[in-house]
Amino acid sequence: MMQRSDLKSRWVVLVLTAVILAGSYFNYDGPAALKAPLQETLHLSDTQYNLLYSVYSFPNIVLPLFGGLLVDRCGTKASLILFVSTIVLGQGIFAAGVALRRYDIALVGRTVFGMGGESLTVVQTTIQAVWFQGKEMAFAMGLGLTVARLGSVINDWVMPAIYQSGVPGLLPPLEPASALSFGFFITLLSLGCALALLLLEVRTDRFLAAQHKREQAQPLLHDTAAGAEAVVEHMSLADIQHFSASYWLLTVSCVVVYATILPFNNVAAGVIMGKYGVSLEVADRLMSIPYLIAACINPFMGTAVDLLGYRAVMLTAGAAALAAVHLSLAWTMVPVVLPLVAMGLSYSAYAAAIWPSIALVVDGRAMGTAFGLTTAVQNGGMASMPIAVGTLRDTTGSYQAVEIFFACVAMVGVAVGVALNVVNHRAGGGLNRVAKRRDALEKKLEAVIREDLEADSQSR
Ligand SMILES: NCCCC[C@H](NC(=O)[C@@H](N)CCCCN)C(=O)O
Repeated sequence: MMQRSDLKSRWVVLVLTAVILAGSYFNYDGPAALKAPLQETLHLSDTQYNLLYSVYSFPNIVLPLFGGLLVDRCGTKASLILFVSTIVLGQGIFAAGVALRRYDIALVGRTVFGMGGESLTVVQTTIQAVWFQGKEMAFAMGLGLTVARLGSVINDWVMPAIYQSGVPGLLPPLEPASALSFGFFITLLSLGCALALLLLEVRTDRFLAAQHKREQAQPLLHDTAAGAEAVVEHMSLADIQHFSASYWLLTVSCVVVYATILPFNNVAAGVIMGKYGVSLEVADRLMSIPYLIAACINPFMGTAVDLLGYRAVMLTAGAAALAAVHLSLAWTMVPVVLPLVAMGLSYSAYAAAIWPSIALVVDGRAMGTAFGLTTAVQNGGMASMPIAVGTLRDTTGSYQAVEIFFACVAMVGVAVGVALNVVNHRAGGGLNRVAKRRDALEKKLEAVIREDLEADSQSR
């Protein structure tokens, strides 16, 4: 039976989903690029500034789960438009709040933006999983993440420049709301791509429906098609209990390992300055190394996963490498570039393996819920880690204890990875195998059935 992943248009889908997420990542990092002007204009303390990020994360300890359920119940098309519209609205409110010098409105804007932002990663990952199932899934997700991360990097360059010079005739200079309004236009670009994707999905639905009708004319293939359609039931929250042990281990791995990557980025400048005595400017440049390295190699790591499999091995090795990176930052004086490059490599290897693994261990109809639940739990880690890190830093007065703590959390990731390898091996080892092989086998089987049918009808 022909599927979305058999169509060439999956590459258009990849470009559109990547640009959509880049718009979200661009604006997520907006306050960081405008930290000083925002604090000056709105008279914000450090705590009030940081709250602009906390209000993004806290609702997402729960929301992506419901976002994922919505994806499974209402489909990717409606959910995509809903979540992209929410980030457009959120960024609009945030920019308006800053223009009006109203911190409360700015906070509402960031909250609304967060309500759409994380669920958007869920629907984006689900769309990529559906369109690339059994094909270049890890490559596609890696490339999508590269473009999204480039959104963050471009934000770091563009936002301060727009703040300085404005946009002649449109946005005044030396006004943070100008740069944030530019971010609003970027969310409109995401919305444009989402609408284009919607049209493509509708056309694909029609094309595949016509194709299936034709296939149903052949009795045996009719049975196959009906069998595939029979699983399309509505997913409910209670169905979560049927998720496999591999899924839960992947989710625990995701929360602990990501907790040693993304929250490290928040304190990386402090760690580097405290340990190596460099200026803030130099530390800022150095801390972008892991994301830049990851952005450059994600598609290659993804290709390695597609060609070789070894997902469970790779995500365990990624966690072990992260533990080594944090231990070296805690106890050694190796040139700081080395652990930062190693962090970029391990982050990329880990991200290339974890998201496609989730798609492999859940039933297709539960994909949105599965990604949503993992993202919700992951946000729990990302919301609580900064509190733990801040407390450790304040009580010990240095970042050494923080780095040892990060290393311990990464080691929990290694233990979970080992357990995952054992559980997965007992269940047939699917995570460490190449997904393509199964697809090729299915195709061979389908060809044999087709040949049999033709021979049958000729002999009659
Ligand atoms: N197709 C994979 C998308 C997930 C990539 C992953 N993002 C997350 O884990 C988000 N839930 C959190 C990102 C926070 C910044 N917006 C990533 O590696 O960034």
